[in-house]
Amino acid sequence: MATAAAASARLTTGLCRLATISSATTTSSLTPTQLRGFRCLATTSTPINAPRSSPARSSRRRPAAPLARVTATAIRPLSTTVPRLDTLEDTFEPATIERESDSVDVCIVGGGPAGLAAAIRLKQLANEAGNDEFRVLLLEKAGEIGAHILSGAVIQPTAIDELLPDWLDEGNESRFEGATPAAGDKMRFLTKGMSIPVPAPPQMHNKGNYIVSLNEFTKWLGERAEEVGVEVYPGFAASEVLYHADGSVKGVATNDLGIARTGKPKETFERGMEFHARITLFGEGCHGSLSKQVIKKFDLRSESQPQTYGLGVKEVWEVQPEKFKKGEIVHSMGYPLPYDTYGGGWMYHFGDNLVSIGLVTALDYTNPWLSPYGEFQKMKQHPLYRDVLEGGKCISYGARAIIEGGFQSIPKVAFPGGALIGDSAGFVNVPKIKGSHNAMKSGMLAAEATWTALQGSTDSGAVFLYDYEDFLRKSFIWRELKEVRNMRPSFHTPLGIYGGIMYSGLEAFILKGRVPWTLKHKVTDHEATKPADQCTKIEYPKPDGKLTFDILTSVSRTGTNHEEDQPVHLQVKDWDKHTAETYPAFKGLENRFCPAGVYEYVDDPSKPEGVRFQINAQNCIHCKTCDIKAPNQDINWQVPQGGEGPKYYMT
Ligand SMILES: Cc1cc2nc3c(=O)[nH]c(=O)nc-3n(C[C@H](O)[C@H](O)[C@H](O)COP(=O)(O)OP(=O)(O)OC[C@H]3O[C@@H](n4cnc5c(N)ncnc54)[C@H](O)[C@@H]3O)c2cc1C
Ligand code: SF4
Repeated sequence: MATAAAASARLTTGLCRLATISSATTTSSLTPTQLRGFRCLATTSTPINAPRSSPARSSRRRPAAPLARVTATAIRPLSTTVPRLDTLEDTFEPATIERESDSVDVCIVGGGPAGLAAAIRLKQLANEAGNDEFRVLLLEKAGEIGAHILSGAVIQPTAIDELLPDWLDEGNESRFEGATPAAGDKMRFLTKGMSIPVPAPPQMHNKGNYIVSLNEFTKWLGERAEEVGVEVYPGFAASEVLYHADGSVKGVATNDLGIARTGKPKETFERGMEFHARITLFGEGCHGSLSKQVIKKFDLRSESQPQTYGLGVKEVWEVQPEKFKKGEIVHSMGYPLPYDTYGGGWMYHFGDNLVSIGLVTALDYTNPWLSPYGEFQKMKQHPLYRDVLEGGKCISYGARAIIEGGFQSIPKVAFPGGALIGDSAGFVNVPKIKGSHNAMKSGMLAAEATWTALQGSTDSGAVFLYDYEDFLRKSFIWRELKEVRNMRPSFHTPLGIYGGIMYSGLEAFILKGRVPWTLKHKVTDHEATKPADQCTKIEYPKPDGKLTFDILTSVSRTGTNHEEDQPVHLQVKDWDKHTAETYPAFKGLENRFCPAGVYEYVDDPSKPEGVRFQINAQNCIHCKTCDIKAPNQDINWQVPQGGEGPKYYMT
């Protein structure tokens, strides 16, 4: 697998891409100065197709382009003897350079559980059929597979048992070693000082499940994908969907690298690359930036309800051995969240003295003074959590949005030339707080539908995965999501959490979804927020630096990094307009909903609102909350340069 480290070792490869601009139209559109710039850069580079160290890949066809993306941190300053691209004329337009392209059978966007399960299943089918020419290529924006994955996680092994039945076998040399068997469930309703035991609904029983770090598990899955012949490309952020003239999806393109904040190319400029495929599977996880576009383009939500989300904020602690109860799973509801805000906490004991602790806050909360990060810090001070953490050490932090809409929010998943898989479609079972098994299974079903469709397709026309939708309806994903469909929306009643708990209890223990009605999600998350002057202001206690932390200390534990001099990937067209439309009513809610301190309103008497909007994009941890919760939907989360973002550890 091409890691960011490998990318670093091959840092000149990216520059060399410029030398491969071979088409006459391409080169003829450049000025002599531009061409000189490219050639000089190219002469300092290693050959594009230099062999990679991975023996698993060496015998396969590969993209004609660099095999490892050059990350921002990996780029070496050029020697002063080399002409700099910033000497190029102001008129130089990166988009005028034609992109290199590579054609594969299936392109998968996103190396999470869904994308990797789809990729592995496809290659298993191809290998069983003796077709080693069948190319499956997977693009992942993180510098290393798994580095952007954040989850709980207690996993239900249904899908992995089917995909790689020997994944835990002692005799299997490449088994996954980080699985802690679940050993008992506790469910608690919290008040500020009390912890009241409540019966855990059957959906939350975890017998037979495993506690894992999902980012470790995903990394391991990436290695298994390489073993079966998937071409795995971390550090490649897909930024654009490509379409054929007939409107079907043709593939994706990765973004240009080395563009300055001003939009001009720098000396590190590297044009993006196109990946063409008969089928493109979008497995970008919750609220994917390209999935959002295809959902709109093909009107995939025409028959479903809007998607709703939560934000999970998480830490991993190394606790004192006497407080560690291997395999214990604790869930809580109630404190610290207000009664009208859905959500809950978790604490999982796994590995060697490790505890995963987190809080999910539903993003349809109404009070713009609320901070999911601040609520999480408060939760750790409750005796249920404090007693375990005190004396321990926080080793990791992260946050990620989670899909909550469930059955009624599943969009159409197939469209000409592609499909949505995993959280990109939205298969999380919210009462279970689990989505990884459904994400993997959906990827596997899409893979099987793709394989059948491509075997049966003799012409080069658009392929439509009718079977995928059909397979989904017949699968356990459909059955389990349908059964719990009314639980999450039942929390929308005026009784808030109390009404929801009562109705959900009835559904969980007696009705089990066998009712003729389907409750609706009342409003989208961004519409749910009330003006600040209609809500009680919330003051969060100052962090103590032992149990609770300020946001920048937490961000430093994510390892996140983005090169500063690049176009801001949190796209707000007009910052002053955004301020005028958002600040007076919501008094800086972006600062409170962002779990990484990216947004700020800085005092500025020269501005009509008395404040200036500021985006500290380097801190972003790719949770997608701003794109979901911005009240006027004027923040567009776009992929930054490939290889950037968090470098999560044990999340
Ligand atoms: C706080 C929290 C707690 C959870 N707890 C549990 C639990 O206990 N058990 C459980 O089973 N599930 C849990 N889930 C749900 C589970 O994590 C998800 O269902 C699962 O990770 C979805 O897998 P996925 O592959 O669809 O998406 P993801 O895991 O999100 O993976 C998507 C991948 O695609 C990459 N990507 C995105 N866009 C692009 C792009 N344009 N180009 C290239 N790469 C891209 C991302 O970097 C990422 O690596 C939890 C989720 C959260 C947020
Ligand atoms: S900027 Fe947006 S995506 Fe990035 S961490 Fe903040 S809320 Fe999440």
